[in-house]
Amino acid sequence: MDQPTNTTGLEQAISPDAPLVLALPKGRILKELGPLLARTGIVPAADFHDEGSRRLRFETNNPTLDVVRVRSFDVATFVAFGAAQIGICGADVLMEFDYPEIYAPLDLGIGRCRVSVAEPVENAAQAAAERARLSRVAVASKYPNIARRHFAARGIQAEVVHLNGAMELAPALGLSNLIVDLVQTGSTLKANGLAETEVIAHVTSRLIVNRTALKTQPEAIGAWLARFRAALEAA
Ligand SMILES: Nc1ncnc2c1ncn2[C@@H]1O[C@H](COP(=O)(O)OP(=O)(O)OP(=O)(O)O)[C@@H](O)[C@H]1O
Ligand SMILES: O=P(O)(O)OC[C@H]1O[C@H](OP(=O)(O)OP(=O)(O)O)[C@H](O)[C@@H]1O
Repeated sequence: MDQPTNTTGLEQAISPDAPLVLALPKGRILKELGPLLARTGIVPAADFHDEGSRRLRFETNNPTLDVVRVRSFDVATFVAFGAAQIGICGADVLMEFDYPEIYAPLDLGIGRCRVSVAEPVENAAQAAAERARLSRVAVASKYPNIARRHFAARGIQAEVVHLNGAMELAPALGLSNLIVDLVQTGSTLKANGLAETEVIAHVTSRLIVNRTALKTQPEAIGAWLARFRAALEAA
């Protein structure tokens, strides 16, 4: 896996007076984030909420902060490499990448779900006992590292089929024995004949910061952390 470094020299292209960049995930977390963002006093330019807008970077009502709108998985990468100093993403994404450059000081209490193992309902009852006798399983997942680590800890080698969505189809179509995916209400699993057999981790969204940026700009970043903390306490 690529690891972030601060030795590319690219950061010299960015003025020290440039606004801080807050990376926000488009999609479901952004919808839940609205009230919290409002309580922090961050108001992005009007077209930020316009899904038809092709713009990706937006100024805010505060000239020292811009926001960028990226995919949830990419928030962690933008922050780990210092392209954004602050971000918001699910703990699932942090677990998957395990970037040492990311510090995740605040649990925002939104985007609540879990990363779980699921398998066809007809196998689920005997699945755990049977799997204990297996040395390999085929797993479809958007989370190859989480899946491999989870099964490796049980002495099972996981061959991961990396999908970006619709993994619920994989067992019935012979692509895998089981899946590792996010579950909230369980309705997606149920609609596809699957049952949740193990919870790997409980997930909420986190405020994340780049550790180097926090060392070099402690006042500016610390002030935004304090604003998010106060906004959470006011909820
Ligand atoms: N069903 C769910 N309930 C609650 N939170 C969820 C659920 N599914 C995903 N999340 C959280 O939201 C984050 C983004 O979800 P997801 O990966 O489905 O992206 P998306 O909003 O569909 O956008 P995209 O896949 O296009 O980047 C996940 O990383 C997870 O933390
Ligand atoms: O337990 P549930 O409440 O049914 O939620 C679980 C579903 O939510 C997520 O998908 P999402 O709706 O984000 O679709 P996508 O990942 O395919 O875009 C996840 O990948 C599951 O498919």
